[in-house]
Amino acid sequence: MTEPLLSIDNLHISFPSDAGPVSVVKSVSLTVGQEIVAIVGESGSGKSLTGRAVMGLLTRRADVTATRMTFQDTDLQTLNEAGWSRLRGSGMGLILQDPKFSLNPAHRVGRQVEEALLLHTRLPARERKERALDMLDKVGLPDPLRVYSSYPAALSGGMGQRVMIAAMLINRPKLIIADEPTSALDRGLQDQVLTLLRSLTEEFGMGLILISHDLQQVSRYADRVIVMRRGEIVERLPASELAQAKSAYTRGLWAARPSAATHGTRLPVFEEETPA
Ligand SMILES: Nc1ncnc2c1ncn2[C@@H]1O[C@H](COP(=O)(O)OP(=O)(O)OP(=O)(O)O)[C@@H](O)[C@H]1O
Repeated sequence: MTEPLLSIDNLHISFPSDAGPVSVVKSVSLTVGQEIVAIVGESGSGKSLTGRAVMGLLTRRADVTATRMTFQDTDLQTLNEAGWSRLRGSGMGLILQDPKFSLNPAHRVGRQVEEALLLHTRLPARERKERALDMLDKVGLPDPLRVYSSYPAALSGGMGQRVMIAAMLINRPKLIIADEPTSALDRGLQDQVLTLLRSLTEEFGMGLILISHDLQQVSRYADRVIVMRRGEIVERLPASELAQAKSAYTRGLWAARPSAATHGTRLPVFEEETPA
């Protein structure tokens, strides 16, 4: 592994409830270098909250503590809203499941791809457009100029997800968090988008946290895997060894891996007696 971009030690997240604080992420420690680290686990195991905490995107109700949360030279725990927003516009990027909810239907694609440049750089309009067209080309969209001038409604799901990736990469972030980035796409498109993310991660020297419920997919595209259950990390292993995982929990997740028939559904939550 290369020098870590992100280091998290002892992350705890809890929410207030009538019965007192409910702890949902417990003592999670992880590092991410220039590599793809997958976080897998059953529904509700704390994957998304962990990813959101890294980007400072949890609601104010969440109580977040950690003994260390650093991204490059930045101590994330000292950032105010302005600091987070600068970091999210340049150092880190988030890709969500469905471009339908992330792209604004009222604005042309070009404007949305350029947004981070508009907010976080002083580049003139002509250069912003050039960089946007270049990035649309890099993510494999044919006829970038036409896509640039289109509205999101004119795009297919796979094209929309490529536009999202272009918008997120335009400022060359060092860390991407992709939360179920392909679950809204069919199997063939999933592979295309993950192949693209993998090659861009390598080309730009980025780190990628891939949050996924699809262990088979993770075994093909990630370098390392962190397995979570009920807010805790239960196993860490190279992605290539997922099929031979030691813990019965991970083996259970592997056995329950989505097939064409279950595509789009979530992983089952295992009952208490499932051995960890
Ligand atoms: N705002 C909130 N208030 C209280 N509890 C929450 C809140 N957001 C999430 N949780 C709880 O925290 C736990 C972890 O949620 P999280 O979304 O991280 O799970 P996940 O592993 O990403 O699951 P999935 O695969 O279903 O997306 C869940 O039990 C969830 O109900």
